[in-house]
Amino acid sequence: MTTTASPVVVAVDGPAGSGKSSVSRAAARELGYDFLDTGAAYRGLAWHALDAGIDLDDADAVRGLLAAFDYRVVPAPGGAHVSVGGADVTEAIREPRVTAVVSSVARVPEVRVALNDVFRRLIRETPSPGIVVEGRDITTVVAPDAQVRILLTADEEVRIARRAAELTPDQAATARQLAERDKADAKVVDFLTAADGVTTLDSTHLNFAETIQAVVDLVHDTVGDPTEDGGAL
Ligand SMILES: Nc1ncnc2c1ncn2[C@@H]1O[C@H](COP(=O)(O)OP(=O)(O)O)[C@@H](O)[C@H]1O
Ligand SMILES: Nc1ccn([C@@H]2O[C@H](COP(=O)(O)OP(=O)(O)O)[C@@H](O)[C@H]2O)c(=O)n1
Repeated sequence: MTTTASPVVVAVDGPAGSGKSSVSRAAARELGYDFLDTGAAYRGLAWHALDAGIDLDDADAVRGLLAAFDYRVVPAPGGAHVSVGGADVTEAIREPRVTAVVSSVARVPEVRVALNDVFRRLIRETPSPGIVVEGRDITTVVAPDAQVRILLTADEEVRIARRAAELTPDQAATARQLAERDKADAKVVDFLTAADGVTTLDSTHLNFAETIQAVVDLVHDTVGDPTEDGGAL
């Protein structure tokens, strides 16, 4: 038996608060797959830009950070840790000051090309039989040949309510920020309509467990369920 087969790639895109990272992480665990949160790398670069004190609107200055951008994902039992230049930024990249500027680095084309190379390497090098990769342009740009391609959506009010429940007591501010970030991001990549061959999964009326199950079912329908007779063992 050979173990050198390419990993099964499950690509998940969608707007902020649709459940991409939490659902993808849980589905990956259930499938025994690896998990890659591509937004964390964009956040890592935004953190790095703030740390370096550069003007986020200066695309040349942002481009200038790429050559020395040392981004690492270190697997850990409670969830992967991410580091930039040796500093553990797992928590820091979730801070509102980073969220507020991440779209500015994500809109620079050279940033996207450089990070896409990193993502494709991480996908290739996964030691797992599969990997769930989530972001905005995974189904269309990073891994258009993924075996399973999902656009995870939910109505905006529901996404805002989910985000507000976890983040901040100021629902109005959360709503404004989420809508503004989606608007800025949507100018760069279209993650609001499913490309050809991409399955739309609308979680507006699904609870968390039901959404995870829908992803797992889609994977099993496509690549088989190894726990069933005749599965790919
Ligand atoms: N189907 C669902 N039902 C209820 N809550 C959900 C559902 N999907 C995700 N959530 C919750 O919504 C919040 C936002 O999810 P998250 O994974 O951070 O979204 P994204 O990565 O798309 O921004 C999290 O608190 C998550 O637990
Ligand atoms: N594949 C990706 C992933 C994230 N991003 C950018 O990175 C930011 C943070 O992504 P994220 O997935 O952590 O954001 P949330 O949807 O979890 O709030 C997004 O707002 C985009 O600007 C991107 O441009 N392309």
